[in-house]
Amino acid sequence: MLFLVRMDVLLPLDMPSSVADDIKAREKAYAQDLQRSGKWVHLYRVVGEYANYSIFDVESNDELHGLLSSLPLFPYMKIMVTPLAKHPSSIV
Ligand SMILES: O=C(O)CC1=CCC(=O)O1
Repeated sequence: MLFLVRMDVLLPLDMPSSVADDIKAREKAYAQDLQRSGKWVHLYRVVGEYANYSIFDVESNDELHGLLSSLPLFPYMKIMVTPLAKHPSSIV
């Protein structure tokens, strides 16, 4: 099952930079592990925003929820999920 996910990162302005840097480092490691597993298929920065658009390929809504809610940045992100279906004109 494919999902388009937008994540907007909203770190508190008063969060110490050392804490933010640690969360971001753990987020990067987790995201790269999921990319290597094939579940996090694409990860793009939104130009000019602290946000990304991602494509996930997972078995279920519950699996996606588990992956997203385990992100170290999860408490500091607004996440929007769009389920994707095959377009009838798509050739892939
Ligand atoms: O910077 C972001 O968009 C949030 C994020 C998701 C995976 C990652 O490494 O950072």
